[in-house]
Amino acid sequence: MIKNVADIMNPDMNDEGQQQAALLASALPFLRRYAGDTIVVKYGGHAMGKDHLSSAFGRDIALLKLVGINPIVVHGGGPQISAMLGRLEIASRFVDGLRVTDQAAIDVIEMVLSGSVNKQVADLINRAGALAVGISGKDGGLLQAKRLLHRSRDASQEPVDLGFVGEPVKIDPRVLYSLLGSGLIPVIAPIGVGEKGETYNINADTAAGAIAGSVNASRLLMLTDVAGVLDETGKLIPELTAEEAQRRIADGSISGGMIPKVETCLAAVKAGASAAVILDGRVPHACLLELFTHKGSGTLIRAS
Ligand SMILES: Nc1ncnc2c1ncn2[C@@H]1O[C@H](COP(=O)(O)OP(=O)(O)O)[C@@H](O)[C@H]1O
Ligand SMILES: CC(=O)N[C@@H](CCC(=O)OP(=O)(O)O)C(=O)O
Repeated sequence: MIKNVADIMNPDMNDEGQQQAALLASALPFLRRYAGDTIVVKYGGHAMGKDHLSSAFGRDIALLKLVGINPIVVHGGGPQISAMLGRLEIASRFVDGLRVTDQAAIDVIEMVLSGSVNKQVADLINRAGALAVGISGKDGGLLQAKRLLHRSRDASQEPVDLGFVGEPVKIDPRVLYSLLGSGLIPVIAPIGVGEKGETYNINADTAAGAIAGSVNASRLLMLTDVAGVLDETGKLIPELTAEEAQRRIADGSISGGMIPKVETCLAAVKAGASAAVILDGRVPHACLLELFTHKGSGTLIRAS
């Protein structure tokens, strides 16, 4: 197998075109490995910040599609929701990384996630030359949910009512297969629908994990705004086993928004995904680096 570009380059070769061709050729084993696979990419609200990074993200997803992989994007939008709630003078409160969501908040959250953020993410991909379709988890009954009874990690361990925060109970992937079958890229806002048609705010990491499980995704990539899972000294942990992850959540060195991310990765590998990776969305082309080079970055979550 070609290990790196140098293996296939003529030592005299300094022509830029030849170098580009060699780079493309070095991706061949990876292209073969993932051909026809479904890969779920969770695009976090914090990773959306900078224009050059978001357009690189759009190009990466378009490229995956054009080389025969089926990407499905599930996006967040936590900072964008907080900004809009702030403008409307509605306070945001979080318990273990989950936003407490009352009736006034859920209306705003649905508007922000299924409206502006969803369309912006689909647009990034469309502008890169592939065809993306933005939908909400309510469309086609994709993300069916019930009210989450959350057990807080603090001393009480009593169930906490977070309002209209949902947990997925059933995924109906038909709308996804229908889009994928037509050569389109689904872009999903993490809004769920309850039995009586009520709307639920679902953490985007949790939604991505549930969707990855329902379509037997081979990989789950979680793009965020840190290098990966960090230890107490701020150093990147390249690989994390289930036991170590649970210990770090219990001792508080994994906290806030990183908790649902790590828990989702654990559930995904347990359900059969070959790997789940938490990636630094601040690195341009993070998805391509992860999938098509030996230089995997971020934190890889393994089952054991
Ligand atoms: N051990 C840890 N390693 C890395 N980040 C952590 C850790 N514990 C808590 N975090 C926090 O989790 C955040 C990522 O979660 P979140 O803000 O929900 O991101 P996103 O919007 O990408 O889903 C980081 O920015 C960091 O503040
Ligand atoms: C229940 C809950 O916390 N929902 C999240 C949904 C958006 C999200 O998860 O966005 P990020 O991926 O950018 O964090 C929220 O209201 O912020």
